[in-house]
Amino acid sequence: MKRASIRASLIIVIAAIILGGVIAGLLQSYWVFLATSVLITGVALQSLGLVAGRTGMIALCQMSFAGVGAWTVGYLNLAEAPGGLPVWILIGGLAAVPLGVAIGLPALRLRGINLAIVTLSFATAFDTILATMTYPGQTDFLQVPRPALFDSDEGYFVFVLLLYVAIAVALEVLSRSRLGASWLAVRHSERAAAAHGVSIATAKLSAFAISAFTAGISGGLLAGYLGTLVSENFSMMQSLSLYAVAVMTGAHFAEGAIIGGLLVVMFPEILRRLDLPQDIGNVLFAIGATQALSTGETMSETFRRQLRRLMPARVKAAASAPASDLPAAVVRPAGPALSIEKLTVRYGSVVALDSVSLTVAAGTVAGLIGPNGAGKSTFIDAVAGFLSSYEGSIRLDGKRLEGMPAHLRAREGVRRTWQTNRIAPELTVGGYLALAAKGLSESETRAILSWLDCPDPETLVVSVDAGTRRLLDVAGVVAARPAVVLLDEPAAGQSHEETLRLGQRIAEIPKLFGSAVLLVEHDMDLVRAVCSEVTVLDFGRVIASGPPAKVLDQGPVKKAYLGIEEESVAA
Ligand SMILES: Nc1ncnc2c1ncn2[C@@H]1O[C@H](COP(=O)(O)OP(=O)(O)OP(=O)(O)O)[C@@H](O)[C@H]1O
Repeated sequence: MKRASIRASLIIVIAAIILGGVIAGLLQSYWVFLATSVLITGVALQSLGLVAGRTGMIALCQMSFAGVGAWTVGYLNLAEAPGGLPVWILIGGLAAVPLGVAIGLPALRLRGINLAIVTLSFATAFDTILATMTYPGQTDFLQVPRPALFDSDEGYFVFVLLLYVAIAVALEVLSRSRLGASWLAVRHSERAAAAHGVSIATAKLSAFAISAFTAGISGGLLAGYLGTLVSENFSMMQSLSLYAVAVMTGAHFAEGAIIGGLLVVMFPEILRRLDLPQDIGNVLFAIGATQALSTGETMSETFRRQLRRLMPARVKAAASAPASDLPAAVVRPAGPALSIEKLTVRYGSVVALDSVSLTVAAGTVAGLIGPNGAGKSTFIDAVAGFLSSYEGSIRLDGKRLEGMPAHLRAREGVRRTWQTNRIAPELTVGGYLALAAKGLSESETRAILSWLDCPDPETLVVSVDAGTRRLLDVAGVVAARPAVVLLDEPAAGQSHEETLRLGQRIAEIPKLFGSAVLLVEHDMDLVRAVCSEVTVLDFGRVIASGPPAKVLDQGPVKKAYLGIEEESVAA
């Protein structure tokens, strides 16, 4: 386990021991009973936080997953299955997983409002099914027995707290793994995630599966808490209200789930004592969710921002490590690493690329230049697998890439950067590199970051300036040591000195990492300095190619690129 995961897990455990001790030891039974409900709601909110907060998908049927968990526990109790509540809860969680995956399948194609409609429809259908049946044991008033050790209200509180902490720690550790980083990356930009070889399907389905499992556990815990259940406990309205609270509080943070649990449990309690209608709570949750969505900041994020202001983190130095710690270069045979033949791309009637042929030899840095709108980004999109169709052929180390989606091309050895930065700001710098390249050691991570003057691995991307994020983008692609890296204007936004230094680094990529480079740039000094070959595009056609010294001084190139007429060039 990484150091940061251990630290975060320790904070959760210590906070739980202190709070749990105070609640179970000092409060009256009634308040302990309510606190247990807060924790169970907190578990359900954590499950929602994973799918909605971390992965950015709208899921409006979370209580249906909880209902499956609770139903399973009731059934196992009725069947007098061995193992008792802890085992039944686990089975209840597992029973919700296939349903989670089934609901996750539409999420592979749908986003936003369309996904909301699908998940809401499922919750409605689940409501209808529940209305026609009773929960196992409901008619006989058969109580779900609690574990003997945790039978009292205080004991059950401790039991639920233990499970809450176990889930919070597991999610914390997962969120710092490559899978967790892929959830955040997918939430931020599916295309950028795919460019690192992340399967969007795996990321989304795993989020739904783990989320359903956790929600199923919350349902099982509720069965032990209440003894018997009715269908209203898992209604569509409960799912909607839970989603509003998750959005408002930021349920993907451990404290957000607890604050949400407190609001869900205590609000109705306060309203009841004030003799006010309970529905007011839902209205306030909806207003809170709207506020969070419009400001783009949940309660937890506001809390964390204020905390950072009060206790500013130590400024993280740039990563430092010797170049000898860089991962060993991949040795590749000489010859063409990337060969493109007669590549044609059309956007409706616009011909963005017209029969473009280009070769990037292994061990070299080649340039692709042209005025705005010449087709350079389209070329990168086509090679990296981000276009649904094109004509011509693209070969990597002799292997045709046609029909291969972006994430498989990335795994095959084509990595790209983007003109606009697409790194998920919630990641740490080290977490981003772990997402970009599997299996990097800590010293290798530091060495790559240090080589490109990037910050310490523990630094949050959100606190990294835009220029450095572009370098981090380059660090990500080279860390994977692919056959070819496609750099899309990496020097944009860099000062002259920074561009010079970046140029030195780009020139070193083939030797240090074994990757050939195709550099798309507007900075001609940089192109002259690092490229051995350059291809010039204009209106989607190749108008010149060859060594920069020869190509860049040609009249048509100057005319196309710099807007200088041939006569004035001749003069
Ligand atoms: N999604 C799209 N739909 C329609 N036309 C597009 C699309 N993307 C690009 N184009 C058009 O294709 C042509 C090539 O655009 P492209 O972005 O590849 O050029 P570029 O050389 O990368 O430009 P820049 O240097 O400004 O990034 C332009 O005429 C552009 O308007």
